[in-house]
Amino acid sequence: MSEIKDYKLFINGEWVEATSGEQADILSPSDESVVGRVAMGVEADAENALKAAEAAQKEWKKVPPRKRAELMRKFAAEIRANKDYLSKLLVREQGKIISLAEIEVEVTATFIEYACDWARHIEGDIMPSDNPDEHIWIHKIPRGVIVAITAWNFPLALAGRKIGPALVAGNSIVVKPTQETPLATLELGFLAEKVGLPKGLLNIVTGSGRVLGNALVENPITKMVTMTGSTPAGQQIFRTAANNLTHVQLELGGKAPCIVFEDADIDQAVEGAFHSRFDNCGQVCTCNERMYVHESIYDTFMEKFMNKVKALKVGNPMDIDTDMGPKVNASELKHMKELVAKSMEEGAVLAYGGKSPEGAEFEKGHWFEPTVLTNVSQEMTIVHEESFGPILPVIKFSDFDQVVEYANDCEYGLAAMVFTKDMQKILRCNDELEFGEIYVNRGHGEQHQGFHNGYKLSGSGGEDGKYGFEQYLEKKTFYVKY
Ligand SMILES: NC(=O)C1=CN([C@@H]2O[C@H](COP(=O)(O)OP(=O)(O)OC[C@H]3O[C@@H](n4cnc5c(N)ncnc54)[C@H](OP(=O)(O)O)[C@@H]3O)[C@@H](O)[C@H]2O)C=CC1
Ligand SMILES: O=C(O)[C@@H](O)[C@@H]1OC[C@H](O)[C@H]1O
Repeated sequence: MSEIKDYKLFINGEWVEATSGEQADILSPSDESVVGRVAMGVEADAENALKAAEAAQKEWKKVPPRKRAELMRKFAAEIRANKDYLSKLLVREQGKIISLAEIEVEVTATFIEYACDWARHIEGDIMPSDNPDEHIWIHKIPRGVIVAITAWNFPLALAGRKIGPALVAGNSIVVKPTQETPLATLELGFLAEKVGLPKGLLNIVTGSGRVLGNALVENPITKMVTMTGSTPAGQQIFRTAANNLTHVQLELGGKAPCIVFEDADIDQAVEGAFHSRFDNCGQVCTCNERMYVHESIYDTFMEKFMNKVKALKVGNPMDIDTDMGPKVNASELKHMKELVAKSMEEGAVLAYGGKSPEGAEFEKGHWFEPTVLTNVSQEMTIVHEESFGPILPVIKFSDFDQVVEYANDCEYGLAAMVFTKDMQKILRCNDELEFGEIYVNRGHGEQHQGFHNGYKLSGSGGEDGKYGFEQYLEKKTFYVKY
């Protein structure tokens, strides 16, 4: 697969040039070659896409939810039928290993199928009024036009996570994928045409967040913005959306602690901590960003853990023997190197990695070794700043209250992992850890029926499950006197 496709904007069921007439190259993280070209949409294109979505939603909301779900299941099936093409495209644009790219395509389909299961459970309320001869009816109705803005780490899955519930709930949607990895998401436009999604129901526009993304957010046609990405961008979107008091759902940065207590199953903890850091080259919002190991098991745990780190194979993400591909771009790679340098200045010890691997295959691209830092103290930068890459600081701790204090000493509150067999500790972690998603005795990995919910600067609103689906619905209350 080496074709270089030029993609236009997908608006109202048609592929159209951006009004700017400009394009942008999409580069491979593995060798910096051009893997595709996209149109650079601007404000006028945002208006066109939103108007198309507004028109389509007026008809779509009248379609019975079960019928909406039937069509969306066909869309999900078409995504799955194109797994080979889409997964290879994800490897080319994002650099994740092929096995994970295949999982991402599957998860995109299952996000949509999970939303379809809610079609016949859009339930309101009927209750008696305090007034005689009066009922109160609370209806659940679609919001209207949804804007979805996605990040580069799982671009296709993040799009499916939002398209599914938005459309099953009776809304229409304009998706703006990140400029880093827009290609697989754009392919959804062809699949939408193939299954016969009504024109204007799904629109996919590419362009910068600062220009196109901002125009989508600030437009009064937009009735909800669902965004996945960094905290600074999410905060800017929150401020812009305030102008119209538009409903906003934000899934942002994280700095997940992974706590290994003295009574943990060591092998279980090693496995969970390891894959939770190095999956997708550490580019997962729920990644193990800082590890706390009880002093009594530290040496045993670290010996096993480091053996796995040293065995990890960095290389061509299309090679099935590869465990980890490159970082997505040059600025992310630069951030890795800066974080390691800063950590060493502050007194950390480089136990492994810390630089780009050597060899002809690594001369191009944005490669970085799995990196472990020891002799780390709580006040160091690496313990607080999200790396979103394969760098793991390790801290010894001595007692429960100390490690809970360390874990909560953080401006983020998305995910946390704890390993212990002690029910008292598990329940106290539930009571005292300030994170929206806690994994006990396993590594990270959300389920669709859960609730992906960030506290503090990790987000607002939450996504997935019953509570995520509900966000795509508005309430309308009737007082009916008879
Ligand atoms: N909580 C979660 O589930 C997840 C969180 N993340 C977080 O995302 C970050 C990495 O992803 P990354 O793509 O770099 O995040 P960014 O915040 O840079 O970008 C995310 C999306 O927002 C767009 N955007 C940026 N600024 C604005 C704006 N002012 N108005 C409208 N849209 C805007 C971007 O457009 P463009 O870049 O194209 O210009 C992109 O499509 C990390 O911090 C990570 O923690 C990532 C995945 C999941
Ligand atoms: O956004 C993330 O990084 C995670 O929520 C990730 O995205 C899609 C996968 O299903 C999640 O693990």
